[in-house]
Amino acid sequence: MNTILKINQLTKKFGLLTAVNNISFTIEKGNIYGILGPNGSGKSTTLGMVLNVVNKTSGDFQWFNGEQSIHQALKKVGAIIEHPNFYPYMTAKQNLNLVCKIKNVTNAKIEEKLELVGLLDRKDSNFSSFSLGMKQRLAIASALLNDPEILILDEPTNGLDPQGIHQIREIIRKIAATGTTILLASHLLDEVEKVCSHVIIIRKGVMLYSGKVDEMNASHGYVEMQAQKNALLIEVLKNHEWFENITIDKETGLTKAILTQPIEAEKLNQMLFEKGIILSHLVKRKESLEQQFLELTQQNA
Ligand SMILES: Nc1ncnc2c1ncn2[C@@H]1O[C@H](COP(=O)(O)OP(=O)(O)OP(=O)(O)O)[C@@H](O)[C@H]1O
Repeated sequence: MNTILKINQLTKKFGLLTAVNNISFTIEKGNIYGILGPNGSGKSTTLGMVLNVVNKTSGDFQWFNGEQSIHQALKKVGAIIEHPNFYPYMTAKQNLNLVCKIKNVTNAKIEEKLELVGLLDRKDSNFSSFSLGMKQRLAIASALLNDPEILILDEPTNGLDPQGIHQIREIIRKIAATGTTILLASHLLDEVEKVCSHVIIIRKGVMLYSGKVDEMNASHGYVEMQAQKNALLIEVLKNHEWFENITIDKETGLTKAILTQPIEAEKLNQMLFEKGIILSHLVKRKESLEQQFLELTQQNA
């Protein structure tokens, strides 16, 4: 694996407030990472530190295995961490030309990047005529002009309408498909679930989970059951190694048991039948990432 960024026990204090508390994680090439957390959990501060716009209090981070100076390394990073700012009465293309001059990169890729973000047919329109979604897409094109190794986005869909959100997510996927690594901060679980391969969950500056989105969702799920002999059912479930956390749903009256291993519904039904329990209801379900996220953040509240 090719390491793009390694963060080690990074901490930021603002006076008495610890905005980022001992966070460590690694970004490998080719993945899409989401830093997920509620407002004020330290996402922007973390991004600010690795982009050298916020001074760290302690800990460290290393770009590209520390082979280059931060200044050199950051030339291979494309980032949008503030609202896109372009000249309103210049066209999209003129604005990107200017960005190329400022960044000292060739303007040969302007049309390619405008095409990638779906703005090629609007290249000669003034920035002031753009919708919020188009402005955000132009900012992405701008950040990609020098073909960065990694693109960093802070809340990329904030304030956009559903269509605008969809377009940005599609573009992020397209960029990732070309091999560019992505790191985005979001407070939207749904966004991270839909777009990212990996997730780093933070709350009040503390990291709660870091790993693959799929693996976070890889519990064996749970079963909902009902039987006339409900007391016996609960007794059997409590004493069986296949189950844990047996609860009764107050609204539905259904008995819920978390599975500790992958068990087929048929096998489960047979086991209960042999113990004299006939089920009138049996449904196997998986917990959504949302349920797990809520459990994780509540456990650590
Ligand atoms: N310059 C600053 N001075 C003092 N406190 C700050 C500063 N910047 C951020 N903070 C505080 O640090 C904490 C983390 O803020 P941060 O912006 O990193 O969170 P976030 O997860 O990005 O949230 P949001 O999505 O709302 O921006 C917050 O409590 C915030 O008020």
